[in-house]
Amino acid sequence: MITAATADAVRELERRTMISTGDDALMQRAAAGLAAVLAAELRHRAGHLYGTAVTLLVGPGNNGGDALFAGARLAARGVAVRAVRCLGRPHAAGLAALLAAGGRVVDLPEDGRLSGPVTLVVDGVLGIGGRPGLPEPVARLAEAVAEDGWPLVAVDLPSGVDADTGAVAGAAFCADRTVTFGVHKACHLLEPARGRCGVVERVDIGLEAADTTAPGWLHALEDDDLALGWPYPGAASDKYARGVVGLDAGSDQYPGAGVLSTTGAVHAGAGMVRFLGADRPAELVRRRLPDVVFSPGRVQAHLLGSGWGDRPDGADVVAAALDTGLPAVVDADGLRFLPDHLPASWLLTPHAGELARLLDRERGWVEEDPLRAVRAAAARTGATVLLKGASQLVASPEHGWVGVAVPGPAWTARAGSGDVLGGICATLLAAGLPAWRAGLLGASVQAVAARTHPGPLPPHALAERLPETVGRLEARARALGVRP
Ligand SMILES: NC(=O)C1=CN([C@@H]2O[C@H](COP(=O)(O)OP(=O)(O)OC[C@H]3O[C@@H](n4cnc5c(N)ncnc54)[C@H](O)[C@@H]3O)[C@@H](O)[C@H]2O)[C@@H](O)CC1
Ligand SMILES: [K+]
Repeated sequence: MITAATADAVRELERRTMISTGDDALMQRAAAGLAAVLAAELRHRAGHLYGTAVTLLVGPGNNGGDALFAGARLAARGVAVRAVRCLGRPHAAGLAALLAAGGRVVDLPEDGRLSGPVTLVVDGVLGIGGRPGLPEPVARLAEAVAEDGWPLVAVDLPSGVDADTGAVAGAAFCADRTVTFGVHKACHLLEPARGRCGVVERVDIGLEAADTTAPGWLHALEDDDLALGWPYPGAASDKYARGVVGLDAGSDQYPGAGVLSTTGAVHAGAGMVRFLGADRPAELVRRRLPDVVFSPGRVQAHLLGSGWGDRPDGADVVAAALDTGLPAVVDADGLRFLPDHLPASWLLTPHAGELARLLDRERGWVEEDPLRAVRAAAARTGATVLLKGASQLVASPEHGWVGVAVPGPAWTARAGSGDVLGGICATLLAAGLPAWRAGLLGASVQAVAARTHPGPLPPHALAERLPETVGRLEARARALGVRP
């Protein structure tokens, strides 16, 4: 699990730590860690440290201070270090340390272009105190660094990205590597900023322990969390232990959604799937998935809504499912028929447009800050919410933190993927998992199944790869010492 925080949560943690360490200690620890990573990178690129050249791009805040103190450490070891003043006045003590160690400082050229020789460029322009975007000529510089192909290490985060939302609204740097301090920042986990961070390395700076379940914190699943959290059936598991899914998806207008949801549920390992939807999808399901049953009976979780279209009895179907007291996944068109209050055991799976409609907002409002949007949806409905998209986020009304699923390749974002995902999540609910966990594991297993395939697959083919993916996860869980 990767734990990340928004800027406010980080600042609070730093403030509490500095009470015991004093003001300077954290920056010195950050600079020492940064210098070690930079030295390793220089050795990796040049084979040695002495005689390599580092250009520090420094802004007016502590982010530039980190870069300058790290630069001073490198200069003391024979690296030619040049600081380029990019915005305002650089951190005074950091600059003094660099100059004392033999480094030099220059102004940013008007055309924003760096001259060589440069072994490595370090982005210390803005950190968590940065407003998103970059003013000229720094914006031009960011573009030129990318165009000229200079290797770039970002201090804490690539300057220009929004540290809290992951948005990249204007100019921003694009790093090969990002060195962060204490805890990851939200932008390291959230697209599109995540794609600009490169490899993220966290340096320990001795921050106090924090309550990471509070609002402002994110927890991102990694492959091993998925392997350890998946509900593998044991030798004694019958169909009820594995879970029976009652599925009402698709319509005569959109029958394919019913097939895809059912395929997702079956291949995620449901003990049994009852298809309780319209006739046309039922006919297709009968032909393709002979192990599905079509009579009503005992179920342990519902799946409603995918491919319903304009269903006149949608509200009644949702209300009837609510009356059973069982957990449910509500997807797509089903989201238009929600009552005011839902239990946290219900998992809503909107994409950005559907979430916007749910909150009477514009889609852009969701996209500019998905974290805010997913939390607002959980608070408004009382349900657990999985927001689908480039980064898949899960918020629950029962806790403040937000979960982030394992990221998958971009090609999984296509029509039908969401239907399959609904089926997977319903299977996990039926197996007894809490809704937040079902949402995180469901989105993650789909991403991992996609990632382990060399090229794009249509959603139904991806669903058919799930058993193999779960098999690999189970083997990994055993290797980690867990006997499912
Ligand atoms: N607070 C601490 O104890 C620690 C902070 N550290 C570093 O400090 C960073 C945060 O430092 P700061 O709070 O000084 O913030 P920044 O270094 O991000 O810079 C903030 C300054 O930049 C200006 N600014 C922000 N956005 C701008 C924009 N778009 N255009 C022009 N000027 C802009 C602000 O007016 C402010 O003066 C972290 O990211 C991290 O790198 C580390 O040294 C670890 C310890
Ligand atoms: K930076």
